[in-house]
Amino acid sequence: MSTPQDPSPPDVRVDETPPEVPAVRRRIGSTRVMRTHDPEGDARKVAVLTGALPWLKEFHGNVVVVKYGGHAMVDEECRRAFAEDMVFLRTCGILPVVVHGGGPQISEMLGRLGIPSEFRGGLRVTTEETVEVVRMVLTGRVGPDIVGLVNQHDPMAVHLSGEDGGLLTARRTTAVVDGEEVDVGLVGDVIAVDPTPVRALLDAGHIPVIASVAPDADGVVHNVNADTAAAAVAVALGAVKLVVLTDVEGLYADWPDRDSLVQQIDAAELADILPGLDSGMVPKMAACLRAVEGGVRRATVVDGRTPHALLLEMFTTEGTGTMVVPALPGAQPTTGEEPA
Ligand SMILES: Nc1ncnc2c1ncn2[C@@H]1O[C@H](COP(=O)(O)OP(=O)(O)O)[C@@H](O)[C@H]1O
Ligand SMILES: CC(=O)N[C@@H](CCC(=O)OP(=O)(O)O)C(=O)O
Repeated sequence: MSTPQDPSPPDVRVDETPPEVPAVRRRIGSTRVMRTHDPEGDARKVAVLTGALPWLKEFHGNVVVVKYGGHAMVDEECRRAFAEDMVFLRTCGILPVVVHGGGPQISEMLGRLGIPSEFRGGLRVTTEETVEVVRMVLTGRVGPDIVGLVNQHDPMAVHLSGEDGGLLTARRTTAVVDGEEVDVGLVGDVIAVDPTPVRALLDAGHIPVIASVAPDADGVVHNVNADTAAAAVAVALGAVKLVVLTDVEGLYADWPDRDSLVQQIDAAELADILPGLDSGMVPKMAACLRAVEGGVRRATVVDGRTPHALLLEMFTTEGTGTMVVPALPGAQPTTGEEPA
């Protein structure tokens, strides 16, 4: 259990979700009245607020990279909650950097243009024609939509792509399918990050929102998986945390067995199971691994279909989703039980 007196937040997750707080307030005309005093409810609210204090201290002044996946952007309530969360973090003195995807939105546009979508090992098979659509959808629609939502609260968000200011440099990569390397066309891995443009935006009080397209050393634009881009950005910025918002509760050790949700896993264990994961999860978990191996203290996969899942993840001891931590000697993955 964490208290504000703790010097630092605990390393492992514990379940201590408080019960629902009953509604006790109502209005008569313009006058607000309370039916009854609710000391228990008030105590719970105070516990939530004070419980957040060690986490606020941990994250204050530090970069947190948030990967916002296309599947997590579909529901309007969740989109608004996401925008609120970004403004909440920035207002608390935390430095959120958003790296966004838009896979379903790209597929939809390709479909409208009569171009089929094909994925190998979790990566989109990308032709010259495809990369133009990817660039158009991410930098022309998905990115500006996110910026618009955040800026309805406070004009903090600024969009940029991996092409801007030399931010990302890509190198053509392959997918791995059944242990074999497979050509997927103009798909890039990130081989260099120049954080200067992002740092400049952060220093000016902005929330950078980054699209995952990047030129290679010859200026040829590549389609980069957004999880991969987020991990590279998190490492380059020295982020304390990477949060990946997706459309599933976290990593299931035995997918799709819903009783096998992994609460916490260390980098060594993740590296072991990575080759056996289903394709959608491969770039995501590889990105979490890359982040923690690159010095990011925590990488977490969170269900973006739950409004404010990000706040729950960041400011409560029990958190949500699956947390990847640096290699702990002798540790086993945790599936719902508190480690001894
Ligand atoms: N072991 C697993 N644990 C959780 N989800 C998995 C697993 N294996 C495959 N998946 C699938 O991966 C999907 C997430 O990947 P993806 O659709 O690429 O997400 P995003 O669009 O957020 O990047 C989940 O919705 C789920 O269907
Ligand atoms: C190479 C590759 O697969 N690129 C992804 C880029 C967008 C992305 O990653 O979007 P999500 O985060 O929503 O999945 C794609 O073309 O779909």
